[in-house]
Amino acid sequence: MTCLPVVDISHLASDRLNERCAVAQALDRACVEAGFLYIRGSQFDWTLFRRLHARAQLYFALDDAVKMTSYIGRSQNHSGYVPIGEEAFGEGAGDLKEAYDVNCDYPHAEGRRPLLGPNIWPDMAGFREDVSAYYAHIMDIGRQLFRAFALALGLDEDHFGPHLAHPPSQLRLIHYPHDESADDRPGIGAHTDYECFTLLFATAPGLQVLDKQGEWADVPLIDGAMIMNIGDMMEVLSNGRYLATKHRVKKVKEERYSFPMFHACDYDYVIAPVMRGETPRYAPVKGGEHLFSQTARTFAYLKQRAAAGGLVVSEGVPSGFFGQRKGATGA
Ligand SMILES: O=C(O)CCC(=O)C(=O)O
Ligand SMILES: [Fe+2]
Repeated sequence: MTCLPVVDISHLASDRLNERCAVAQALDRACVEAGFLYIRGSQFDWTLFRRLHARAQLYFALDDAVKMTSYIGRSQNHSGYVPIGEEAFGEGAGDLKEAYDVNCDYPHAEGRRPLLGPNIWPDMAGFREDVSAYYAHIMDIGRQLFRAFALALGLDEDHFGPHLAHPPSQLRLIHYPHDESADDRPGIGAHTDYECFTLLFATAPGLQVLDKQGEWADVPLIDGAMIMNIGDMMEVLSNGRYLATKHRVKKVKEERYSFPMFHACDYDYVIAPVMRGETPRYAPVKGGEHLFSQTARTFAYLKQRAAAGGLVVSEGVPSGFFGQRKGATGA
C-alpha cells in the first residue's frame, strides 16, 4: 500500500487566478514528490464514467470474431480492438488484457500522421456516443490541467493552448479478464506512459507503482477520485522536475476494467524543457514521434509491418530512459 497525494482541482474552473494558482501549486508539489497522485473535483461528471464502464462491459462480452472486425491493425490512426497478446512490454509474454483504443478522430486528409487519422468504431449502437462523450469530457479536464502545469512551471497560463489543436491523445478501454491459471503473465508489464500525463479510473485494484525505494507499491482506489500520473513528455518539459513514474498491473484477482486517457500535445509539437534559466537536461523530441516509436515497440501488428519493411519508425529513446532521478542527461 502506498500513500499518494490527493489534489482537489475544482478551482481550476474558477475565474480567480489566485485560486487556479493554488491548485497549480498543489499539483506541482504532488508531481515533484510522487509523480503519481489522485485528483478529485467538481468538474467530473460521473454519469459519463458509469456509461463508459457499462459500455465496455457490453463490448468486451461480444464474440472475439465480432471484436476482431474492428482490429486495430486495420485502422489508420492506431484505433480499434486490441486482442489479448497483441501488446507486450519488454521480452516477457504478452499482457493478459484486451482493449479498445480510441484516438483523436481526425477525418481531414491534410495533416495526417501515424497516430492522427479517422477512428474506427465497432458496429455497436451507442458505443461511439458513450465513448466520444467521455473522451470529450476528459479532454476538457486535460486542457484545464495543461493550464495548471503551465502555471506550475512558471509559464503563461495558455502556454500549451496553441499546441492542443488535434493532439494524438488516446483513451483506452482495457479489460483484464480474471484467470487463476495465469500466474506468470502480467496484466500490463512495467512501463512509463509516453505522453504528458495520464488520467485513469479503474473498477478494481491491481495497479502498482514503483516507489522511490524501488519497491512495487499497490495503488488503492479512492471513491470519487481519478488516478493521475506523469508521463515521459512532461518529464522532458519540466526538465526532470517531474519524473515519469514506472507502473504495472500484476495478475488481477478479479475481473477488472480500466480507462486511462493519455494527454499529449499536437503531433509535431517539439517537446523540450520549458523551465526558464535552467540548462536543458533533455534533448528535444517531436511528441508524436516519441509516442509512435514507443508504441511500435509493443504492438505486434506494428512490429510485423516494420519487419516487412512497410513501416519506418525512428529509433527513439531507449526503453527505461525516463523515470530515473539520475542519468537524465539528454539523448
Ligand atoms: O490498468 C491500469 O490500471 C493501468 C494501465 C496502464 O498503465 C496503461 O495502459 O498505460
Ligand atoms: Fe500506463
